[in-house]
Amino acid sequence: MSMTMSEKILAKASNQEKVEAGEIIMADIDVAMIHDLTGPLTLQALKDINTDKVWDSEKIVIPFDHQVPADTLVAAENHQMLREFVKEQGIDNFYDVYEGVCHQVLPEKGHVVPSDVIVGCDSHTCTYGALGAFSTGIGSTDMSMVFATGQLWFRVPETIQFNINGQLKENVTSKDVILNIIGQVGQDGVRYKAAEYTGDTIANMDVDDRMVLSNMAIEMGAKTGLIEPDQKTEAYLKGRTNKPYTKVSTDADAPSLEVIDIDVEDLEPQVACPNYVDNVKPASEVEDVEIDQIFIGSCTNGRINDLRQAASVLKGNTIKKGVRALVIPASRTIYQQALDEGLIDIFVKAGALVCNPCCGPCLGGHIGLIGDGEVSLSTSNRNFKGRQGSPEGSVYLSSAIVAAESAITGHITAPEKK
Ligand SMILES: CC(C)[C@H](C(=O)O)[C@@H](O)C(=O)O
Ligand code: SF4
Repeated sequence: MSMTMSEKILAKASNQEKVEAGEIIMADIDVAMIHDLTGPLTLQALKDINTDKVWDSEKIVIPFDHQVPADTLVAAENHQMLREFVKEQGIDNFYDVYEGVCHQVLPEKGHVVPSDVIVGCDSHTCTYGALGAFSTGIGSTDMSMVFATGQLWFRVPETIQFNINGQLKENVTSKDVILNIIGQVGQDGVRYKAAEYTGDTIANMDVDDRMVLSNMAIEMGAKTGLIEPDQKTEAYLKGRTNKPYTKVSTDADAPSLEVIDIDVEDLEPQVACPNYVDNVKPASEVEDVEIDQIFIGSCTNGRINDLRQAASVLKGNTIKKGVRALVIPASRTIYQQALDEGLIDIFVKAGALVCNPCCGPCLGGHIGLIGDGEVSLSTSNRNFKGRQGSPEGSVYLSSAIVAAESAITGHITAPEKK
């Protein structure tokens, strides 16, 4: 029978020949992730079900990223609690405060391979779909069941495949592609379905850029955001992991498949305006918006490509007086790479503040918050009311190129047409 990628992966994970969209299945979990914010809740839930030992310590990954280094006593105590848990359970895949944002660290350190079923206590766990894994965010109570049994139930999702074609213009990135798609389908346009990205635009993108698309699948309600593994996937995995894996693809005649064609040939840089991710406009239409802060970073756009793009804009330029520019590499490895390539030097000379790898102001709980009436232009993925601090502040979302251009001028700025 013809099946989608999701159906094939979930069939294998539930030891069946075939599954169909709508079916409820019990899947074996390959990787389970908790971090410093959601981990403590999972440990509490695990206590509530009287479980002392996790099902498989090798399949659990714990990065600290949201509040690192600890900025409050509560955060410090949560970190302590999790460090003790890691010791007591013999969890080797533990990344303390210095390693980076979970959704960069897991792929980077080789924990993600195609056709894995991965769950994480974080909504952007869908990022790993870029490597062909069925990965999704779950709550901490569900995670306690995974920790106890190694399994979780799923409703097999239908699939919406975005068939994306066309050559992107020079200053247009995968962030612009996904913002444009979300603007078209809306924030619940793919609710509880699997998003899939195919087409020649995707084939030409490297894995870092593909992760931006998969990362933001949740912003249109999708359960996961899959990309069929290819040679670029294999090149990314090489040297990172020895885990065996299988590759699957979607059959064109799978009954639960819907295809939406997207042409990006003429796409311009995009911006999501407050307070919804689907309130998307071309950057050129919101150039009158003055900004107080830019944030280049997060699990969406804190990767080396983003830092290179931002540095090429900022090189030899100065950040406008009155604008705070925060640059936060998504991981220690990326930080090191940016240092080696001279990018950090460019940022510091331009007047940016380079912070340690972490989520930063992305969810408004740690560093770099904005106050009443302030405007942030951010390369992250959410601009809900209050997301980066004050509910009276506003958050716009863009690529690193638009953010860097805007840091120089002090207002949202579309890069020059090339
Ligand atoms: C803290 C965590 C539960 C949350 C999420 O699940 O997404 C955060 O990472 C976010 O981006 O809002
Ligand atoms: S960078 Fe932002 S979106 Fe990503 S995990 Fe951290 S808080 Fe969530």
